[in-house]
Amino acid sequence: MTPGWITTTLLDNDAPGGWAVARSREGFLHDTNGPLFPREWLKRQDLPVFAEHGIGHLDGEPVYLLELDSPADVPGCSWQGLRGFMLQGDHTLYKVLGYAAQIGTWAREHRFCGSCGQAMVQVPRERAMYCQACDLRSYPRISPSMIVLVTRGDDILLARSPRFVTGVYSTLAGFAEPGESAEDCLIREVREEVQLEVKNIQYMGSQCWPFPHSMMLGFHAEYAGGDIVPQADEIEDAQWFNIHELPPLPASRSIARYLIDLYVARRLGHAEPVLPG
Ligand SMILES: NC(=O)C1=CN([C@@H]2O[C@H](COP(=O)(O)OP(=O)(O)OC[C@H]3O[C@@H](n4cnc5c(N)ncnc54)[C@H](O)[C@@H]3O)[C@@H](O)[C@H]2O)C=CC1
Ligand SMILES: [Mg+2]
Ligand SMILES: [Zn+2]
Repeated sequence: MTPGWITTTLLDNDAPGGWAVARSREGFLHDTNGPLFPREWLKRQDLPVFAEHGIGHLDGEPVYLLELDSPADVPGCSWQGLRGFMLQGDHTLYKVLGYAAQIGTWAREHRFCGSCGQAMVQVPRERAMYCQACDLRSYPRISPSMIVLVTRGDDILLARSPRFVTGVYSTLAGFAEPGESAEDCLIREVREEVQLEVKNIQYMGSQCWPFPHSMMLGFHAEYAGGDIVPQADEIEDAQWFNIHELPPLPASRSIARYLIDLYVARRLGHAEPVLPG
């Protein structure tokens, strides 16, 4: 048995046994034991199964995803969105669900060829969809996003999007565009969102962010010039905050929070946090 969670290319859907998770537009099905159910039991529950995907092994046991057409009622069970599992509970289970969500979404969105519109087929032994008519292969999409903590001594730059929970401020972030390096993207995002210039850009680590398919690349940068001008519509407010007087911050498992906590820990000589992958 290999402990922990290991994703897999494909599993045999006709093989019996293993664990299964069920996903609908309401999130993942769970009961008091969590979101993993014995697969044979789950498949007997008269669920509107749209597709089944083998996704990996948890402590050596195969895990499948049942994608549902609608959120069915299962006695003793309820539905919870992926964010809820990210915010609390077992981190390994959240990784299982995050992968399941990305594969489920990708497979659902790639049933037809984006080039010619024909039905696509699953490639054997590879996580890819294939169009026989035009020889196009589609792989799961990942969208690289830069996230950066900009600092000026004991002050750190944090901003609010109108989408955030009331009062919460976070680091700046944005999606890479075609033609950009990670650094180009970061410099553009900081200019667009607050009209500041940065220097001494340093890569700090990355995090899978399955909402719906981001890959967060985390950086630290120092302030180099300019006055804060928040971008209309995108940024509700942006300010320099002293590390001793921080506002409500993002969820503890997010890379945004890690970048902030790491900087504060280093400034104050405290133990450094660990980035959850
Ligand atoms: N894990 C973490 O700590 C954090 C993660 N994030 C994530 O980073 C990502 C980017 O952050 P935002 O500030 O929202 O991005 P952003 O500053 O680029 O603005 C979002 C806009 O980008 C466009 N967009 C949406 N999907 C796109 C894609 N795949 N490629 C290119 N453009 C796209 C849309 O117009 C959208 O309104 C989001 O997925 C967000 O959830 C953001 C902050 C913290
Ligand atoms: Mg942004
Ligand atoms: Zn095609």
